[in-house]
Amino acid sequence: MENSFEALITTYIENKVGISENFLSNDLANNLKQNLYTLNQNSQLSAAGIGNSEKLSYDGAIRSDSIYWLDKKNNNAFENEFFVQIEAFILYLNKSCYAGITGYEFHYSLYEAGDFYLKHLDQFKNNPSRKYSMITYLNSDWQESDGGELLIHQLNNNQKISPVQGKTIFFKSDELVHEVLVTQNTRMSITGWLKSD
Ligand SMILES: O=C(O)CCC(=O)C(=O)O
Ligand SMILES: [Fe+2]
Repeated sequence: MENSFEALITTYIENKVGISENFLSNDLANNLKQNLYTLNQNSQLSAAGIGNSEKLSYDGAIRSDSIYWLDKKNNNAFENEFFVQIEAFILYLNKSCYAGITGYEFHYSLYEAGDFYLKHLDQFKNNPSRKYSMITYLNSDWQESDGGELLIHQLNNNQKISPVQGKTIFFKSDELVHEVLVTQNTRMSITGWLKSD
């Protein structure tokens, strides 16, 4: 476990974008993906908003994915296993980097073919509590022709990240502008933020 934590932090320090190929076990990724399939089948996903509760709006011209929040109240064994892993990572990050993280929030995301999320920063203008963004992808057979890459904008160094299962990405929420390019295939992930209030 600490190897994947160390990989995320080292690549983040080197590159501003941390990448781990095995932050979640394959079993846990498959089980979370199954949750997302079921939520979608039961029409439990909602259109994703822009902004936070004080200034929330819905604009399919900016982002067109659907989401569902993971929550301890859901009493779902796999979500709880995910939270145990996130809490262990937060402890490690706080100890090794004095990051001062005190909370987190995560949602499932589903992008259908044609969906996208235009360029944005993850930290809200009216609330700086989101410090780090973390995304784990849940697409086992992703092909280059499926598109849907995460494009991270950096001076002279844009990074295109394909959303293949097993990959977890970690970056600072107030620093890197990024977008999700139009996907040609159903694209699944868990996205969230490490926060300090
Ligand atoms: O799914 C991704 O690659 C990025 C999602 C994203 O930027 C967000 O939800 O804020
Ligand atoms: Fe984002």
